[in-house]
Amino acid sequence: MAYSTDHDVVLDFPILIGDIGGTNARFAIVVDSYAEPREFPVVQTADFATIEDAIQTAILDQTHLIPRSAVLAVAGPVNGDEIDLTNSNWVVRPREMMAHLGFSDIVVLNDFEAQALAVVALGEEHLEKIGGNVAETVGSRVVLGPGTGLGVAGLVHARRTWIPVPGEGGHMDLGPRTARDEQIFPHLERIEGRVSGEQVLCGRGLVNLYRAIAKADAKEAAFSSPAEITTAGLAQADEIAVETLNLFVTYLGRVAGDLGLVFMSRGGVFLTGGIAQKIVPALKNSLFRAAFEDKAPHNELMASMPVYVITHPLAALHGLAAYARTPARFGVETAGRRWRLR
Ligand SMILES: Nc1ncnc2c1ncn2[C@@H]1O[C@H](COP(=O)(O)OP(=O)(O)OP(=O)(O)O)[C@@H](O)[C@H]1O
Repeated sequence: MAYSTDHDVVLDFPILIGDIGGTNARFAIVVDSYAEPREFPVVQTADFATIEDAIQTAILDQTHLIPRSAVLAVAGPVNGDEIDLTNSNWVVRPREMMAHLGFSDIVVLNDFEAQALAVVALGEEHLEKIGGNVAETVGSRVVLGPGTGLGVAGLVHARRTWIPVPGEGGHMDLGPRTARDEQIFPHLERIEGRVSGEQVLCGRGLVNLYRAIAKADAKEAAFSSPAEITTAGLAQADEIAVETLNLFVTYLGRVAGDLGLVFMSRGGVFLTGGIAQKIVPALKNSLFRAAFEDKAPHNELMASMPVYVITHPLAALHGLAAYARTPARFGVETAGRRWRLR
């Protein structure tokens, strides 16, 4: 078995594609260059001990299709032959998967690299615009998504190729800015003494923020799940949940604005993942955009920068399908790794 880093990737159909998050794994099989991928029900990562079990039971045992290649996007850095998933117990071992599941090629990408590919592949009908001017067609872009964690990737256009720039930007520091922040931040749960973006801007982070607000005001915290908090916040049914949601979109605006500055994202800042889709009305209130644009001396630049919520429920899979069909259109060699049996 040879490890290959060649960039002239051509994959043999049918191709299994998979978006492996911390909570959910979504799979489909791309049959050829034209047909819609065959989709399968969402798999909960906690329901299977290993990714191989999940693929065998939930996909291969359910179809007569025999995938020859696999393109998998995983939540975590893609290094070496054993790829740990940051927020789950699964470990991706491509060599073992090839031996046990019969693939001759496996490409593994970072999950936000796949989200970045989706930004190129999705039509406008799958985007909800949150202010700003018209996006520049080949302007740089950035994708960030609060989900089980906080994923981030850039996307740049060079030499007629879209190149995702994966990273771990969700772990950058997040600091207090207003007097209210100063009251709440001391009560946030930290990671080794630090409040990172991901400590607040993800499912767990919503609960962290909600509890910190309750503590700061010496009130009782009635909710314990992210969905309860956003539901009560959107319905204006609970004072602490309303403030949690307001601060969540404010902090998301700050971080999204910082990333827009880093990548000079004249092509747009894209919010993806399960949570953004569920809180679109809150993202459309003025707080998100105000925090996004509050970047002196660059307020004017930021006011022109478009932001979109990706509303496609399976965006990363869509990006992976586009890559599986025409790998040459995308330069995923920055972080994608390929294993092949030939
Ligand atoms: N209605 C809701 N409001 C807020 N958070 C929610 C809601 N429903 C689910 N969540 C939270 O969203 C997170 C899952 O996000 P997502 O659906 O993007 O999963 P994922 O793909 O596994 O995430 P990741 O790729 O970051 O690991 C969980 O923390 C869950 O508690």
